[in-house]
Amino acid sequence: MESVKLQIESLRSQLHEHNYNYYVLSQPTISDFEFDRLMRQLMELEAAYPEYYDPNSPSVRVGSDINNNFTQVVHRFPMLSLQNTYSEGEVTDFYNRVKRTLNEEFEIVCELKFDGTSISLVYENGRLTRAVTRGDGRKGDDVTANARTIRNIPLVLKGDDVPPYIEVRGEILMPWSSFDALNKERAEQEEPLFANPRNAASGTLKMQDSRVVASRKLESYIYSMLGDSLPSRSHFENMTLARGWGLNVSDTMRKCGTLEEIFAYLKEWDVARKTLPVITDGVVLKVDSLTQQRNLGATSKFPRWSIAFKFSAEQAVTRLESVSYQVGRTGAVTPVANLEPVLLSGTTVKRASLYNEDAILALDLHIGDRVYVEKGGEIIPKITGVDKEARFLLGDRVTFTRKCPDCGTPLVRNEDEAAYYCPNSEGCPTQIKGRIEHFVTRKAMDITIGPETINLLYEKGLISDAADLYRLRFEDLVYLERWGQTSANNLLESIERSKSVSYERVLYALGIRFVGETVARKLAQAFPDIDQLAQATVEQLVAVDEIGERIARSVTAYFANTLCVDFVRRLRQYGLQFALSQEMLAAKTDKLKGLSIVISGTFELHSRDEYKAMILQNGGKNSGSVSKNTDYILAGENMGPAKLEKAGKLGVKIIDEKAFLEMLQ
Ligand SMILES: NC(=O)c1ccc[n+]([C@@H]2O[C@H](COP(=O)([O-])OP(=O)(O)OC[C@H]3O[C@@H](n4cnc5c(N)ncnc54)[C@H](O)[C@@H]3O)[C@@H](O)[C@H]2O)c1
Ligand SMILES: [Zn+2]
Repeated sequence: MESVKLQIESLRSQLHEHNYNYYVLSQPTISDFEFDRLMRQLMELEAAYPEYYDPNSPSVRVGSDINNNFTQVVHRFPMLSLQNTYSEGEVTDFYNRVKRTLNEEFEIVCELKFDGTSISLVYENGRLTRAVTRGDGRKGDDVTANARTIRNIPLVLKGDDVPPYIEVRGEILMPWSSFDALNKERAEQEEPLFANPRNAASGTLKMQDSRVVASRKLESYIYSMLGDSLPSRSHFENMTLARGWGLNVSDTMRKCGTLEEIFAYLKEWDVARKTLPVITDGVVLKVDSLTQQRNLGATSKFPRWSIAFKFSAEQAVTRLESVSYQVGRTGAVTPVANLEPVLLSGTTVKRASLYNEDAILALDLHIGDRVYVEKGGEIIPKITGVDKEARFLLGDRVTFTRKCPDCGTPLVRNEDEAAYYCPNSEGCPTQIKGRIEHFVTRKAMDITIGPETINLLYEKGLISDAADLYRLRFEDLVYLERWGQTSANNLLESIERSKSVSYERVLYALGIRFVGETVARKLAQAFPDIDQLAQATVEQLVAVDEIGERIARSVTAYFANTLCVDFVRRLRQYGLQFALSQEMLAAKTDKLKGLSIVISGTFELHSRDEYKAMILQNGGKNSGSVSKNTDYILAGENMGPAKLEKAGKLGVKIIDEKAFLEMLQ
């Protein structure tokens, strides 16, 4: 008995942990299939041993995505999860249960299950007033500012039959095209990749800077409507109307009268979904009539009138031949599994990602093992398990390498990080060449030179870092094997042209860890020349929007390193841009110098983010809360009563949009 209790507790704590990784961090460490298997195990044990019931068990509660950087809002109608199954038999069971309970005619609507993160959108008098995440089902995070940036979420609904108050629910997704572009950029930055579009979408929706959210190109798919005076008692009808109001309702949904029709839908869409621009992971079945839905009711976690049939991820079994390691330009070492080639979702897979040491240990991998490979939402296939029964001869246990595969230096692991690094950044050839390759990319200095040429010039001793490119002479190049006058001139011209590349791109090209394109742009705006940036303290850096501790420390570490400082000095000598251009500078003033301004409420002329940017551009400071140091409150409509009261007490001046804009004249 005792051991059952322990088993239940262990499953609960594992599931809580996985929920946290998935919903809050957007970084799951196990596959959904594995998660669902653990959950099912727990539910079976709980059903057999009801004496261990716990209202906090992950089996009775919705996994929470709440993040304290946002304001929480209580849902008017709770946001539940869905009962999940991978089995067709359970779809039949569901259908029969509904039939028995209702004991009357009913219809089932089949819809695709979009795999993103759920959102609730409230429209009052046709205007979007609030967007909230599912949270713990009872209350969620207010992400209205971010949701407003999503292209197909209308701010105003069109049509004269829109009820005065409606709530629609849907899924926020990152289309494959945006996902691939984002991961490509992250790979260039050697930042951890998003495992799939779902994690990318949920991570993005919870960002603090709406401009970054806007740039990530999310999309919404609406699948339900709630409210006190809905236009119809049919879910399908309501969705059709919603589409007419401008909401993005997928036209893949279908009304089905029989089980045969339901199975035909499942069969059709298991294949057809692969051509959609967004990720789906199953089909959701819903009883169409809202009255019948109400009669069927809900548990604390799921409605009883709906079930989700999930498609299993495609899997293959193959043999692990070896594990190799790659070093990147930042020194991060990543393990790669080399597999006996196997066909998976139409492509031959030879390699799989192993992420890091913890992932390898969790799998308990041995060379020669038969392993399961999956290609779910991920671009790079991954190993999800080992067939331990098939181990006749146990090969060597896979342990993470302790030495750099390139230069042999012992690796180091930073606290709080799963990755290992080669610390020999100045002498490790792969890192050196990697940094030069990054320096010349299109988004950085845009010099037309490929990795082979970089390798050749490095081997010949002509360049030992990116600054040496600017020292290259015609005579150095023209005599190289297979080179001639044209190729030599082309390269020199391209190098020369790069001298006019703007400051923010030069900052990006330097390859400071964690300083990607967007961060470089923000840094350039906040510190208009390199001297100001080099002198900035961690405190000054984190005061800039979206710049966190991790980035700030990386920047200060860069400028504390004499080798880096010397590199910058040489580039400067060669004439690269290390200050914002005149036009960019002209937009900056110090009209608000020394003033601390709080923004509150909603505005008509510009968005909050635009006002925030204007304050910074003009030398002011934007702070989040009213204190005795606040000089002004820039107040729009619906300014919070708490702020108003505090401002009154402290005697802070309140100005409106027009007065603020006049200050900048
Ligand atoms: N890998 C992990 O560590 C981990 C951790 C936690 C959860 N998970 C996965 O998440 C699942 C649980 O997550 P969940 O509670 O969000 O459930 P879910 O994602 O399985 O299903 C419910 C959600 O489906 C969405 N949905 C998409 N299309 C829909 C449609 N047409 N109609 C209605 N809803 C639609 C809604 O947002 C709804 O909240 C688990 O089954 C598991 O697969 C994985
Ligand atoms: Zn090395």
